[in-house]
Amino acid sequence: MIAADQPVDGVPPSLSARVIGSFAFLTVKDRLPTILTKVIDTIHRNKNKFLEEYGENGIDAEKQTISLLSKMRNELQTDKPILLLTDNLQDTESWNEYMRRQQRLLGDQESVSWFKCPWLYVECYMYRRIQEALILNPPISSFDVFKEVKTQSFFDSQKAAMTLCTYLADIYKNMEKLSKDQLGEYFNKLLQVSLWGNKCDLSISAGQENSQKTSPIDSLNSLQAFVLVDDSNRVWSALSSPQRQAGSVKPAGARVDIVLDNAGFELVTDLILADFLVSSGLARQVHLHGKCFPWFVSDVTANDFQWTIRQAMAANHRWMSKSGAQWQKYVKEGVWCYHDHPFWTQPHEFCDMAADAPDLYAALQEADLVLFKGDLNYRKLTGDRDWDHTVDFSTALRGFEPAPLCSLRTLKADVQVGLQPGQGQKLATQDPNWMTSGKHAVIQFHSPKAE
Ligand SMILES: O=P(O)(O)OC[C@@]1(O)O[C@H](CO)[C@@H](O)[C@@H]1O
Ligand SMILES: [Mn+2]
Repeated sequence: MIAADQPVDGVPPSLSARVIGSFAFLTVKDRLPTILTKVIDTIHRNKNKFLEEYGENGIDAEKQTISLLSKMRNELQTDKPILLLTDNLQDTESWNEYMRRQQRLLGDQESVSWFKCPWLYVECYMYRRIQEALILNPPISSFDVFKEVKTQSFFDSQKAAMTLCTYLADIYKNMEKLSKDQLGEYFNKLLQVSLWGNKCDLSISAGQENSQKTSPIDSLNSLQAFVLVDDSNRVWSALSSPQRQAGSVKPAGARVDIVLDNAGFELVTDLILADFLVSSGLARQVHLHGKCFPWFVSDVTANDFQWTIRQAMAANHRWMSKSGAQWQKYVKEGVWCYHDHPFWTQPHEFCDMAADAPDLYAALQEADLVLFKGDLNYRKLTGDRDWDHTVDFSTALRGFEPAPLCSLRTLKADVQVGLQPGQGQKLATQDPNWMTSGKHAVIQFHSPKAE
């Protein structure tokens, strides 16, 4: 048995709610029950909708689902053992094997429970149990409990979204005359817009309104000081001169993969970036990776992706509707490809991907650049471990390097690597919550060693 709070082979322990007063502890104790209560309320508020659509079966399903979720909330609040999943989905066995793996690590002295296991695992597990509760009640299995808050976040950020579409149209007016450096400057701006779009995350706000109210372009200069690691130049060189194997027959233009995070405004910033990458000729193809069921309140599902493009097309705004039509065309032509591999809605650290999802790892190896959006992806890239802040990003990745990759992340969890000596201490004196407030960000790059 390995003591849960000791490093193993130089790898520090997983962040856990076992540490009283930690951000993980406060999340499991307070934020997750709040989110769960809002899910229960949302299902209850849609009772009449279920009655109209499914008759008495809808009422029974609503009642049963709420009962399962209330039972889970009690397990969570009283630190009960984590239960095996029973819904026989494609990933059920993988989840149950992961639970057994956690139990083996703990040994037989303690049960794997909500407060006594890695925070990453238990937070992901809660969203998978919400999915189980719905799956076990067929008439309402496809109900997205977070749809209302995701669509509201989109509508609340309309003005900022329209500003971005207008900005993009202005760039396109002179696209042919732009020098490589000018192209690089625009890329940097849109990369930062996508980075700060990550502040609009409804999990950290536990579902409270969290939309973009100010101009996303005008605020970039004032936000620059809050970027703690800025590898944007390395990202630009990976994109503008992709490493080609000797004798490679790859066509011109990069393949860029974007591992998406939140729907709403953040997704608009990602689609704007993806549009620029293709329209500028920098990318020949963009692969976008979403979640296969509702996840961490605001994460993108296939429905959200399609809905957002349709909303843009239908916008009463010349440049937004033009952008929407262009995005629809990219999808139809296969220039943009949307995927939702089950691995993204599992609890695994990304260093496990090659072993646990070799097909996905191989797909990412086809990319010239992979952009990982958001905080949860950063936690998985670094294994959600209690690293010293000055540990190299490449060390924390522990061999996860399918392609040149970059994390675009606003800090909302207390894991951060790749800082300069003293940088973390200085930040802590300025703001004790610097790692979890969402005010700071990183553009953190890693490229596999050249072969
Ligand atoms: O991945 P995102 O959307 O940027 O953030 C996910 C998040 O809100 O959820 C967890 C806290 O509940 C943290 O990982 C982070 O704060
Ligand atoms: Mn998210």
